[in-house]
Amino acid sequence: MTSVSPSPLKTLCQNVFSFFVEDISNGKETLQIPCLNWVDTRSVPPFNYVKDCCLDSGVSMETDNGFMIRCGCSDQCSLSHCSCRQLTEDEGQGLTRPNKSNITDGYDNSNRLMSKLVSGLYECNKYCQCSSSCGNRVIQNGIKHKLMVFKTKDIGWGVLTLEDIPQGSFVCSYVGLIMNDEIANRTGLDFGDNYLAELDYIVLEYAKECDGGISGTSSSEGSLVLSSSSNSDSDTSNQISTTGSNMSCSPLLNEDNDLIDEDGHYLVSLSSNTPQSGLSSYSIPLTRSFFNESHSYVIDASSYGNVARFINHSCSPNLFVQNVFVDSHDIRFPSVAFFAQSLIPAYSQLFWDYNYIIGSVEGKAVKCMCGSSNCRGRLI
Ligand SMILES: C[S@@+](CC[C@H](N)C(=O)[O-])C[C@H]1O[C@@H](n2cnc3c(N)ncnc32)[C@H](O)[C@@H]1O
Repeated sequence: MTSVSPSPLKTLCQNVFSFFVEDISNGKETLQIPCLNWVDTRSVPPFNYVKDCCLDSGVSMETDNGFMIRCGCSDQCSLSHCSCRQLTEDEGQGLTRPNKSNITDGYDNSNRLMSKLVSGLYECNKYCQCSSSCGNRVIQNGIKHKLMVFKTKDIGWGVLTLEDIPQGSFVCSYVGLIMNDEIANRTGLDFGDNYLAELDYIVLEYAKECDGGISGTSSSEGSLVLSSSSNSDSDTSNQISTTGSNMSCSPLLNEDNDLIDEDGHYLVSLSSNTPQSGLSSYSIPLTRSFFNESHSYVIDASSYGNVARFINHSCSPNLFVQNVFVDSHDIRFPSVAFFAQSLIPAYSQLFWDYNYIIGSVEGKAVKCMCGSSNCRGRLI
């Protein structure tokens, strides 16, 4: 019987670093993901590495294939006749929003996503007739850039890239256990001190788009109501604020530390830096309003997760979040995918903006250590 000797690099790493794992995914990802600690002697706290999200008991996703759009393309799905790409574009056009300039049908010819599509991106799926290598299948093909988990000096573990990542390239998806957020709260999980990511992230992302001027539109039940006024005196201590050229757009908390008011509207104030008269408003539907549900869903990556659970927060992130639909078009359960905001040079740490609402968890204040020049000061 021949014995397989470890690679010289592996032996070197084991001798030099206090903690070294050759592949934290245990072969589950398309590429190995090494994990290194050169800061102290701690190993990564145990968790179950999973490549795809799993559903908590009581959570059910719509998987009826009659519900799914599928394409009949025989080319690379690069043309606008692909029904899946068309769906991406139509969903973007269908939303009421102030700035529709960035709507596209998704990935470019190099499989890159150059700007975020707030209404979601629909990849080709298992019911489509196109090939498994068509240009509208990116996140489903897994991680393509070499990543590494490492111990940072001050914010625990983090993730860096071992190679340049071009702008718009897919990096990885956030994976974990999908839970009802009311149950997550009841079981003591809080944003800010663990591994929760919101599946209703689109609402905040949507609100951020309000930086190019507001056009007055309607509001309706179960909608996010954005209003713009010239009053910029509002207290910003409990707001997460995203600023644009001349507009700041901030979700507000009511007395119960809730973002949703009694009428089921999402509370957002837009304060303009330039004088404007009157008040305009437009609406954004909350996902839950389509399903008669009072809760939304979160991904908890504390026990089950992938490399993304180690990506830290920055107020100036180098990744952006894109909701992507692959084998289910149930809008409550998008895949949460990370793409490069601009070219990310090799050996840079990866960051996304957690978008936590500062002040939303009573008694909790976590200082943000991202160090960026426009740091908001607190993580939560
Ligand atoms: C999803 S985990 C990220 C991985 C984490 N650093 C670890 O060691 O597992 C989120 C936690 O990392 C820490 N963290 C991430 N970004 C941070 C930041 N900018 N400032 C302070 N703490 C941060 C916080 O403790 C936060 O609750």
